[in-house]
Amino acid sequence: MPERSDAPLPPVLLADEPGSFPHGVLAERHPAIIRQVRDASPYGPEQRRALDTLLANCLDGVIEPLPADAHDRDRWAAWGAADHTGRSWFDVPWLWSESFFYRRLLDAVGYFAPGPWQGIDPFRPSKTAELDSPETDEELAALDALTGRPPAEQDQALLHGSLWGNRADLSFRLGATGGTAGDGTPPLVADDSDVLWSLLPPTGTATVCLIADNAGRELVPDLLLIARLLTEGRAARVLLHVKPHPYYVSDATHADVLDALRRLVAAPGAAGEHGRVLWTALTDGRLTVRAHPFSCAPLPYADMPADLREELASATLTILKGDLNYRRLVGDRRWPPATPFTEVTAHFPGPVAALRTLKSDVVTGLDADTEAALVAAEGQKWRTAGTHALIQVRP
Ligand SMILES: O=P(O)(O)OC[C@@]1(O)O[C@H](CO)[C@@H](O)[C@@H]1O
Repeated sequence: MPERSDAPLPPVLLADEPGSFPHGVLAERHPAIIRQVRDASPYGPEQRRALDTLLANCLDGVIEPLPADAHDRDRWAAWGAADHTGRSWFDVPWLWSESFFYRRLLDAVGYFAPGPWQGIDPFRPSKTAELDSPETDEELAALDALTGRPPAEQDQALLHGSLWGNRADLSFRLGATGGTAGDGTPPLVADDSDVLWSLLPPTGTATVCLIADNAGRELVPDLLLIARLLTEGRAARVLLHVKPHPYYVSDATHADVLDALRRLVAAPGAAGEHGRVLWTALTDGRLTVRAHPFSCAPLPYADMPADLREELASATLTILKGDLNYRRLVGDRRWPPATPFTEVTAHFPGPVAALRTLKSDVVTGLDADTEAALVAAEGQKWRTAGTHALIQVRP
């Protein structure tokens, strides 16, 4: 790894370059999300008009201020709204425009306004379809095969289930690395899982924060990992951070935690046992769900507020799930991939682990040989295809 450098920071990612991944998200993915939301629920004329207006606005318009009476107008002001209002969605930091898009989408469907659509998650139809799918049944049934295996193997399988669940492709791998990707490159481009386990010995004393990402087939294995940590005494207490409102389509809210938990408790075999462990832990306070407003902030974790910083500082380990949390952890910049992970996460208030499949350009902490092999095999596709993953830890 290179030594810490004093070189200027690479620029923050914008979405202003046609053909780039961020540009595609704003120009193609966001319109598709609006259409999907429009078709998935019987919204009335008012909500449909608002969705159409948002569609036109985010392609050709400029960022508009939140309504004067919006409950969170001050919060967005503190998060930089004045700097970006009046500018094209494509010309402001990509992280900011994506986050604000979801905020505006919730406005359009009446999520925050008093009325019949208040509090109705526009993404719930796809979340529940995923949770109810036969694939989820198969994945839960696969847990039974782990019973009786050596404890370290079970730990690693649950860790990998949570990791690859971020691809919404939950597989309880019995091996540590799981073979190779289709092109011969390793699926894991960095693997600090030994360090992770060394931070959580089975002494029954650790506090773990797990900052969740997606609901459904990612949250289920996250919950199974939590159950395993509690059962094995690798965690005495777990704080599960979810989003305070729907975000990035499938991000988990408290309602999604309850849906996933009920799914587990109702399952036969080992999955049901894990579900009951979690249910009991919630009732006796060893597992707590948090929904901090900063979880939906358009900002990196380096800018987290004091109360959240204090909570994470007191954790033995914070585990951040997913691609967006990774972008927020290291900073949403086009880092040279060999930039040390420990350097870009030095701001974090305590030991931190990232479990993430690679679904955007941002990456750090790769060794030069790994990067060279990935580029030789795939060009730059490995950064965004979701076929590779990483486990990175800063003790
Ligand atoms: O955080 P997650 O669920 O792993 O990924 C979120 C994500 O798909 O959304 C963004 C595009 O909207 C990308 O940065 C990122 O890949």
